[in-house]
Amino acid sequence: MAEPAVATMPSVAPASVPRTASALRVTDLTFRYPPRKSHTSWWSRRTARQVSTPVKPALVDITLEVAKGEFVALVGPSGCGKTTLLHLFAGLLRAAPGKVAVNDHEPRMGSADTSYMFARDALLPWRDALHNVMLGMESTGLSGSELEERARGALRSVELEHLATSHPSQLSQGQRQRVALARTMAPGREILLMDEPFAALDAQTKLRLQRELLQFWESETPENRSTVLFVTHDLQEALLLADRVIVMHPDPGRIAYDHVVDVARPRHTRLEEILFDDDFRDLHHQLFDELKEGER
Ligand SMILES: Nc1ncnc2c1ncn2[C@@H]1O[C@H](COP(=O)(O)OP(=O)(O)OP(=O)(O)O)[C@@H](O)[C@H]1O
Repeated sequence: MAEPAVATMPSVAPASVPRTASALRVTDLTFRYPPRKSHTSWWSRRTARQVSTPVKPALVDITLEVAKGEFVALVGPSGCGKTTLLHLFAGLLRAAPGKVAVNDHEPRMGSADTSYMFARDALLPWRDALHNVMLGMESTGLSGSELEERARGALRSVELEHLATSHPSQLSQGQRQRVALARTMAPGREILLMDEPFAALDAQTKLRLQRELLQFWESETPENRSTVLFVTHDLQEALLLADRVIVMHPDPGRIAYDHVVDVARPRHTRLEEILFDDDFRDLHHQLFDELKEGER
């Protein structure tokens, strides 16, 4: 009998113990955005006195560790705090000291350890594909020819080397996102924070980019792989890509489940096979129910 593509997948709630040293860590975090100021009366408007509206926390009691080289997906309904968590790791938002750590340090915006990839490609329109990919590495101290060689290699990996001199306006949405993927992967950063990077793509193009991302990532030995925190609304995508899938619930945003996805790697050569595996589908159903649970 053929080996199932998906082996046992224990579920633990809320957070599991990391395998090795952690790259990303949150400890018992409750996070509120600063209150919006609102004028409440004619008198307060006149005197420019402002009253703070109480703010519900965006995240409560979050404890999470992502081990070095681990690929973790965050799923959950809109508003459950996925992007907030990513922004805290990227240093775009600040938590109380000691609550959030990247490589055991307070997160820093623009850190050389971290790459951030958005749902929309965010390419510079005046640069061609090659120079957009090079942009991600310009602060690395590589020479011009090294930069170009690396950028070409990254474009080759997403099968777009022939469009190196095309500008974003000459590329399809899928091609632009592939250039953005090459730009994210090319510098070989230690930590990749990816916020729904394939959400705007059709199913076929999405599968292609998932394969290309895995190919990039799985081509490194496990100890040299980047740590990935990947936000998505797509359960199938989360299960295909990640070592662990964390299910968040909203109101307030919290971690509800933490699943180990025990599918052997490399996966990029057999994504379709994994998709049609019965155990994979069962796990997909289970997570679907867990997501719905959060909507009640
Ligand atoms: N800049 C902000 N100021 C105040 N509240 C915010 C801000 N950004 C997000 N929020 C609130 O924080 C909560 C979490 O938002 P966040 O964007 O992190 O959720 P999400 O899970 O990423 O949602 P989506 O899947 O729709 O992107 C929401 O209630 C949202 O309204």
